Amino acid sequence: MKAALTRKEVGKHNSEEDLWCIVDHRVYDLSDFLDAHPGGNVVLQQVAGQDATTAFYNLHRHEVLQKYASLCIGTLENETPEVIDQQPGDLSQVPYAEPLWLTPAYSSPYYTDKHRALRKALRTFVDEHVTPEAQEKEKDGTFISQELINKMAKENVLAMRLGPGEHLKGRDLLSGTMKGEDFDAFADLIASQELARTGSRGFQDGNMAGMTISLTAVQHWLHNEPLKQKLTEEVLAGKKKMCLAITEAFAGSDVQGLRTTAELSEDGKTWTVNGTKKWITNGMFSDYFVTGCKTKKGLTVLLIPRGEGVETKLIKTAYSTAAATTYIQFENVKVPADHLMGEVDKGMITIMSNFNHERWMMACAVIQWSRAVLEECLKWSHQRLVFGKPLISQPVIRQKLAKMIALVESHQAWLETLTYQMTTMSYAQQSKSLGGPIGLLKFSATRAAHDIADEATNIFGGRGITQGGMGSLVEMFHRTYKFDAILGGTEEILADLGVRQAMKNMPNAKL
Ligand code: HEM
Repeated sequence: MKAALTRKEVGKHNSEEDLWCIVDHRVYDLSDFLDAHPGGNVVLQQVAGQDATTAFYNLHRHEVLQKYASLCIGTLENETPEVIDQQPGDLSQVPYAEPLWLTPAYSSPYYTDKHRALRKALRTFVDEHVTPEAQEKEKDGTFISQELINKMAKENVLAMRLGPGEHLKGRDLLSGTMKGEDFDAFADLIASQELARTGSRGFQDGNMAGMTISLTAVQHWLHNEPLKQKLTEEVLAGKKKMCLAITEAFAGSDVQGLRTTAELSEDGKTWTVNGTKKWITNGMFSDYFVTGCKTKKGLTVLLIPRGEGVETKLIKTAYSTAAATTYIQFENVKVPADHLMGEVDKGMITIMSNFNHERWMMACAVIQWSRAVLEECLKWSHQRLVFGKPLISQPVIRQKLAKMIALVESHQAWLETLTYQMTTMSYAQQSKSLGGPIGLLKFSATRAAHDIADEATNIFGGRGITQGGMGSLVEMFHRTYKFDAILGGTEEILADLGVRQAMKNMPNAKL
């Protein structure tokens, strides 16, 4: 039990050797912290013995107090701390910080109590286990730990990441929170958005994103049933890792231009693969590569195990190397014929239908990031004082916030409408009817992210361009939202795809 202290008593501890101050009705003894304080000792001496709440929140995130809780020696008598101490799994109480279905007073036709329970359990899991490692790895650039992979495997978080399907049958998700059979497209949306809450964009991809976009293709397109079963078991148990290897230095969104070749031996038993791949997420630590290859009359997708002739090199990009972004060389790599996925020369269909879930997941995540940045801006514009007034009292700031709210809410609503279609359509129907709309959603969500990153950086000023501290999330979003605008198909390609698909059904309508 910490002491109940009075303001008068705090006032007596006002020297360099004996320095107390008050932040949010709590008393901190900073005498031994003066020299260690990243902001220096002078500023602390200026508030010795005083209430420094306003000054503190003008310069620090609340989590600084959580981290340095050991400096707190008591609370003021008859006073109660007012700032919300967010605990693992908690919903934010900031307006628009949560989607409407999670906001008191609103309802939604899409979500059930099971979805709500899943959201809570996943957020607790992410807050407790994923975020601490994510933030560390984002900084030091090293790859995800086997320990975290094992935890996600045990709770079947890895299995959830593929979306609904056979692979979830009989699995118990997050210690009984949901049955695998009940995991639908809205549960998938929840998983995609909750896992994007770590505030670490590079690690977010380093966290098995390669698996989420390649094991899905294995589920639908690998003919070799025993291999499919074995691989699915091993990968979902965290024992093996895999990634999707499509893009090359020669070809990105123009997939037809791939130059990695695959040639089938005369006896029809072995493929020989030669070529390179670039920007392959998780390639550095993958055991299998779902690879797009050029064959005689088109493209062919092969499942290539790591082995002789496969070389991987780390690429440095704008986000952390924790994503394990890779350059791959295949030199005379021998691949058994039964590692074929889909049909020979018809790999374009395999690649394109697999893109739908990837693009939809990216839209989920970038909309969640946009919302997190909006929350940061709402908090900051209340706590930051400029010209003696909170930032929020400036109409120009309220205009920016209104624009951000409108962009976030409209994209979440569009996302939910498309997600509902996914609950009613088969994989084949989705491949046919949702490619265009999902492409347009991702295109528009990343255009919105562009505007949100821009406005948020201006609201945060110098802090918005500084790594760490108050503006850390905004700085990261501004530096990394382009990954969502480029990976999985660029904005231009997706916008064009959306319109071209719609035009396929254009009737002979006249003005
Ligand atoms: C419990 C008391 C405090 C703790 C534990 C603390 C801790 C920290 C930490 C960890 C930082 C690094 C930046 C960050 O992570 O946000 C920092 C920066 C700073 N602190 Fe404190 N601090 C305390 C109180 C204060 C007070 C009362 C003042 C001023 C009146 C102050 C002034 C500053 C300044 C000027 C910086 C540099 C900010 C910047 O670079 O933008 N600190 N503090």
